[in-house]
Amino acid sequence: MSLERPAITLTHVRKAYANGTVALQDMSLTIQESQFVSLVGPSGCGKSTVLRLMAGLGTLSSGSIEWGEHQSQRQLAFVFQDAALMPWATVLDNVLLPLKLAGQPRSKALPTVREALHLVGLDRFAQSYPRELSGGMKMRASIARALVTQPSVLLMDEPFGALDEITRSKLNGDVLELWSQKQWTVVFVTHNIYEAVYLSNRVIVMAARPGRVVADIAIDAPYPRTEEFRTSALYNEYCREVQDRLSEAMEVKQSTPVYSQVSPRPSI
Ligand SMILES: Nc1ncnc2c1ncn2[C@@H]1O[C@H](COP(=O)(O)OP(=O)(O)OP(=O)(O)O)[C@@H](O)[C@H]1O
Repeated sequence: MSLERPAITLTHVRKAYANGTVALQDMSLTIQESQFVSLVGPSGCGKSTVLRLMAGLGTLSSGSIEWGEHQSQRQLAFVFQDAALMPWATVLDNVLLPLKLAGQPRSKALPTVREALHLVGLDRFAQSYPRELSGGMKMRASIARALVTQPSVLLMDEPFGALDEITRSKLNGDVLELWSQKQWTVVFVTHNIYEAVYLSNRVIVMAARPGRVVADIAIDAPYPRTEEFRTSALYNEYCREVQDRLSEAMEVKQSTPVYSQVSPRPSI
């Protein structure tokens, strides 16, 4: 797996919204192909704005976003916290939607849809309706819908934020497995430092007002990341480092340790 070729490069990006809010100020960041990069930071620091700008949803006030030689904005898929499924359509038809919109005949699209459903473990639920699915299954359907477009870049905006801890942890493992198979470049927004450290080979810590990068932490631990990794000293050290940098970013010093695996996982 190459970690050397730039996939997306942000250079001195500034984003001010029409109401004057400066969401991002002088943000520079290079994401390499096949990296799994998480963005963490306090509410309002511009994480979603970064993803939206990468996706071409909105204009930069200044600076630039460039795509590497082998990846392009056309090859990206976006997964949101809200699975945003059409309630009147079956899981199969929901997952088929991007291909239908791209003009593919149903008969040609169906094998791709079935493969995506298989990859996320929803084969048996193709004919179910969203109301019949759990929160985790809805999110799997949403990921399958992203998969059918065969993206090389996956932008994920707090995809598991609304899920319980056990479901989140299972989906974390599944996403890592898909990532290792597909070699996507992933940019993942989360409020959960444990999730960020578990998944990523890089965690970018941002601060707010204005939104900017304050730390770029390499998570130098091998994949596959097993359950043992979650209880290892190395994992806890990385979580502590990210937490410390976040506390600095939020100008709130933690007075008590929050790293125990038995305590609730902190969110920001
Ligand atoms: N369309 C908009 N118009 C005006 N201001 C906006 C708009 N979208 C976002 N903002 C502001 O820009 C800043 C960054 O917002 P953004 O949603 O990118 O932050 P975030 O880090 O993703 O927040 P959260 O973690 O709460 O989702 C915030 O101050 C927000 O209020």
